[in-house]
Amino acid sequence: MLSRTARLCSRTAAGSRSSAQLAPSTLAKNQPISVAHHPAITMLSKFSQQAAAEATVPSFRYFTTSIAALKKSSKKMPPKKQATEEKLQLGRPGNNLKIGVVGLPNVGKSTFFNAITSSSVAAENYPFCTIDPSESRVAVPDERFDWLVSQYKPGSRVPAHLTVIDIAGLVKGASTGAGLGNAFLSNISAVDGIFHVVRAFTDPDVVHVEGEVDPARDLEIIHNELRLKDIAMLNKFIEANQRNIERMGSGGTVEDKKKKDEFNIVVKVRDWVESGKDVRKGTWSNKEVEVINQQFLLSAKPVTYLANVSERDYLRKKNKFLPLIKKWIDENNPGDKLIPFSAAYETTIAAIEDPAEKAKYAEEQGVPSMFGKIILTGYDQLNLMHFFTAGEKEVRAWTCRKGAKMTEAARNIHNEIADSLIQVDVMKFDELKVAGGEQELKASGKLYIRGKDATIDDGDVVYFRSGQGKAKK
Ligand SMILES: Nc1ncnc2c1ncn2[C@@H]1O[C@H](COP(=O)(O)OP(=O)(O)OP(=O)(O)O)[C@@H](O)[C@H]1O
Ligand SMILES: [Mg+2]
Repeated sequence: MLSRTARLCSRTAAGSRSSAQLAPSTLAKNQPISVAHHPAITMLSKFSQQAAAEATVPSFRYFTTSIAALKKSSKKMPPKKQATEEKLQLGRPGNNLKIGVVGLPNVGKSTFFNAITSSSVAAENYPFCTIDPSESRVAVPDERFDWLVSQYKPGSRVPAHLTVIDIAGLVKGASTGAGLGNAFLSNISAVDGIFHVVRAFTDPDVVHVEGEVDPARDLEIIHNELRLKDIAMLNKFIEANQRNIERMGSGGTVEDKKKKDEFNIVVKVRDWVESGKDVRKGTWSNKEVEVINQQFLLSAKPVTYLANVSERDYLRKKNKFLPLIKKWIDENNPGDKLIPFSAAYETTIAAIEDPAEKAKYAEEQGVPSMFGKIILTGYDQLNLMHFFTAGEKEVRAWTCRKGAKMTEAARNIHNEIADSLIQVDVMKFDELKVAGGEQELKASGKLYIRGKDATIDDGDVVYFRSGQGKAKK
């Protein structure tokens, strides 16, 4: 008879396998997973090699640099035992995080969004959910997931998702209401991360709201509008509280002290943003992060820059604007990722329904789709990772924050499991793959038992055992 935990899992995720069938998982710190094998990396390397010889495009080296940084960051796992206070993250906690597509009008945001949406539908054989015309859940590509599916041949398979939202274009002055400024900015307020699409294609038929194409100027406009909106929000808070704080003087209750601290932090953050920097580029204490998170600031959200080049440029791997975009990022938001892509090329690829035909077409063209890379980068920027449950009924990838404890991870599946969690059977994905299957892995003694306070690793294949399940044994 199945334990309580097993029954819950079979209803929700893990399928009907018995605990003995369950296995290890995680892709683990040492194995930077699917990112490493994604065709985009090959492409970026090609860009990079070619760049050295390109007169018109001084350097594409930064593409490979950013990939290396991504792989490195996905390898970095929090220490198993945390002796010191845990560092708080900017942004909402949670697993169902959203990324908004942001940029000036007519830069290709909807083209990108539509292509990524239909691409995901075509590529994945699972019930895809379009929430409304401008919000979609996009499958996060993962070769480990594909391997588990091929191994377990489950009745149902559910990959990890990232919700992407198409936000209408921002114009200069949006922070003071120009265009539909405030409405668009409040849409951005509701997302956790940003795909900032910048136009790097010229086409006389596609009007540019600022006249000619100038990506550095465009980046500056969006950067400023988001910051100006933050300054306005912070100033509103300061104005509303200033008199109270002054009245308190140097004394006051514990509560007063708390309010003063909060006020001073808001002033500090306002000064930082006023100096021209995004909030996310500051180094903030946990206390400051708590206050910042209450303010829902736009410039606190992680940004991935997407340079939308023409199909022609994408195919020939040359674009005169890319070095300027890279330079702007280095000067203004160093460390942020830049991914060149072509919404036009992606639209062509997305229109091909059969995945094999799609791959064949991309191979013939000599350049892959960038969507996998874009989604993975966005996911990584949000500090997300996934673990798996796998059985004959279902193979499923579950999203959680990097560094999450087993209990937090179990809560994704069911509160009851998390609340009465005793231990977790863990298979490390790479070991599972090497062993060639769950039974083989178990026979080699590599099924690990972890406590509920252990950290779950990216790619772990887990089976949660609850208290009730144990009591029945
Ligand atoms: N890479 C590209 N090369 C050439 N044309 C492109 C490219 N990407 C998009 N376009 C074209 O640019 C135009 C504007 O695209 P789109 O509607 O996606 O922009 P948008 O950013 O969503 O605009 P808005 O903010 O007004 O909603 C469309 O005609 C589209 O076909
Ligand atoms: Mg649009």
